[in-house]
Amino acid sequence: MEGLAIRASRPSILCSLHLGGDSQRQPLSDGYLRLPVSSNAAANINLVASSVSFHPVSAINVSAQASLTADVPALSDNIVWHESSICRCDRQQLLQQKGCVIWITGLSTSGKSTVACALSKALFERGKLTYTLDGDNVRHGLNRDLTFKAEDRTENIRRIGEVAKLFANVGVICIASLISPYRRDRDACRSLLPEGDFVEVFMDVPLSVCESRDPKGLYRLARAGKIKGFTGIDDPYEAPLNCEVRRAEHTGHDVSCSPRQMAENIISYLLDKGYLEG
Ligand SMILES: Nc1ncnc2c1ncn2[C@@H]1O[C@H](COP(=O)(O)OS(=O)(=O)O)[C@@H](OP(=O)(O)O)[C@H]1O
Ligand SMILES: Nc1ncnc2c1ncn2[C@@H]1O[C@H](COP(=O)(O)OP(=O)(O)O)[C@@H](O)[C@H]1O
Repeated sequence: MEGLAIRASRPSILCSLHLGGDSQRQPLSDGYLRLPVSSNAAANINLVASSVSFHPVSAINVSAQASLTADVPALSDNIVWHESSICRCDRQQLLQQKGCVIWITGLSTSGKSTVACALSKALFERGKLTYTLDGDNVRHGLNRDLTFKAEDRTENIRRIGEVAKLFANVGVICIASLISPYRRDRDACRSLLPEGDFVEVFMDVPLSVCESRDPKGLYRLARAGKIKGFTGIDDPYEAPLNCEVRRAEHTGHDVSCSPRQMAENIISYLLDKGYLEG
């Protein structure tokens, strides 16, 4: 095939390819980004790596002249990626499952933690290894320095995305359960992982239902103006446009399902995609 192959030090990044004004997203797998373009055209290609996971590309091998630039600051020229003698596929074989991230997003009290709990229990009963990163819990430790300002929420999500990626690389089914109100932040976490390994689950529960639950009394405080910037009240929530699994609960229509049923829906998805085998 006529084209251009660029070798990079990271196994999986997404790049935007700007070619004659067009922009495409290109997954980088097995260490190569392959571009189906003629070598003449390739002379003028400018590649912009646009993933937050992007580290300096240390090895570039182009069949024609092209430039590769990162739009995030390089950490250091002296950092080299170390390969391990045991790879992800060995660990997955051992565990008889494939690592992935189940990202549960939704308003406060939409039932994220309840579904996360039901899912980890149901998978445990099937002999599958999971680990749950719950927004509330992670904010007690790793993310204890972060507030609920937009930039701190972004950092909260970025860190949890990076940790979830490590778990997925171990071969664990990592369940991340946090409001993650911004589409851009969730998409950034998706782009850290190989295609298919990020399963976005949307707890599509109306604000009125969430507010009527209010087990911690936070909505009441937010309505009273005692908590500022509460998601759904005076802070935004951007619903996913293309999630893999959705839990819809619309009052007046019988489309809701129990946390247990929701967990089974996610498990069906994982079975269908082969994540529950080695
Ligand atoms: N201002 C504001 N907005 C939203 N939520 C708030 C806020 N202040 C505190 N809390 C409590 O913090 C929990 C959400 O933390 P997350 O880490 O999931 O939030 S985020 O993803 O960074 O937006 C959330 O827990 P859940 O109810 O489990 O979602 C709330 O209990
Ligand atoms: N499907 C459901 N129907 C009714 N109540 C639910 C449902 N799912 C969760 N709850 C209740 O709603 C409250 C919030 O659930 P939780 O899982 O903590 O939500 P989140 O993690 O999104 O804040 C809890 O009291 C929980 O028992």
